[in-house]
Amino acid sequence: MDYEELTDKLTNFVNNMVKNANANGVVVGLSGGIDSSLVATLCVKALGKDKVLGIIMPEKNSNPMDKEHAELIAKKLGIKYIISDITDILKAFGAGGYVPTREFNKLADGNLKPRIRMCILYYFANKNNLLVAGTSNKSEIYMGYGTKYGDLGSDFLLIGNLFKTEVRELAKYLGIPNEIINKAPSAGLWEGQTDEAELGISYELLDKILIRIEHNMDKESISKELNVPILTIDDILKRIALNKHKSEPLPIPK
Ligand SMILES: Nc1ncnc2c1ncn2[C@@H]1O[C@H](COP(=O)(O)OP(=O)(O)OC[C@H]2O[C@@H]([n+]3cccc(C(=O)O)c3)[C@H](O)[C@@H]2O)[C@@H](O)[C@H]1O
Ligand SMILES: Nc1ncnc2c1ncn2[C@@H]1O[C@H](COP(=O)(O)OP(=O)(O)OP(=O)(O)O)[C@@H](O)[C@H]1O
Ligand SMILES: [Mg+2]
Repeated sequence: MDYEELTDKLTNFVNNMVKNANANGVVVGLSGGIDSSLVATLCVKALGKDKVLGIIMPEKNSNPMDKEHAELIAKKLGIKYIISDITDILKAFGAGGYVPTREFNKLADGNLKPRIRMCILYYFANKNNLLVAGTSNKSEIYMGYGTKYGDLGSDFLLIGNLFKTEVRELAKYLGIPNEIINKAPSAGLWEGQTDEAELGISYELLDKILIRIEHNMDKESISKELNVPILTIDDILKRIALNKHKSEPLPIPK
């Protein structure tokens, strides 16, 4: 892939989004992970550092290294950033694991975190006339691997047409620090969570399968070509179908 041309395309896209919305710039949640670091980098390239606001939103169980990486990228880019710890908000919701009497529930309490972060991002978007830059990539969007109205809630998806493996290549090309590129992707919803363990497949293999599904290759041929069990491909196809609702307009009866 021609990464210079891709960078131009993506930066033009951001410029047009902001111009057409009459906005002052963008706000992005900085997790210290590769997706948000790449989105912030591209936005700064497009708009300049004064038009990008970073919000770092750890909670009491977050890995402290992630906050360090988020600050590292914000400082490297020279953008303004705000640290807003969401622990007290989780407590105010009575979230399991954050108030003494309730047990942590991965689905309900885990997803509350990205939903709270989305509210905070829109608060700053409203206040400063900014657009919320989403950070989901194509692999996540296909798999529905994101929280509905949480991290999936944003105004545009700048890297939504890039598979995770392409995100890694573009991040390398744009000089994002290796410690951010090389760590295991994680949503950080519970301790020890990683994308690849939860999805049950590496992004390397997942992307190879998704690319072939996108090109309408039948599952038998994919299985043969990549030497993976048909069951693995069936699981992925099932997951894509089950989660379609996350990336489609809301159903309205005619
Ligand atoms: N067919 C259907 N049509 C319309 N709506 C439907 C639906 N099926 C479920 N729903 C709704 O969707 C809800 C379930 O979706 P959701 O609340 O998103 O929950 P769910 O998909 O179960 O969980 C989110 C997943 O994304 C992962 N995640 C989250 C955040 C960030 C990242 C990351 O990579 O950083 C990953 C997380 O670890 C978990 O595996 C249901 O409670 C229901 O309200
Ligand atoms: N602690 C956090 N502070 C600010 N934003 C966060 C935080 N955790 C998650 N987010 C937001 O949610 C998005 C989704 O998380 P996700 O884990 O998919 O991406 P990432 O952390 O940027 O990359 P990686 O896949 O390498 O972990 C992040 O890109 C970021 O915008
Ligand atoms: Mg992450």
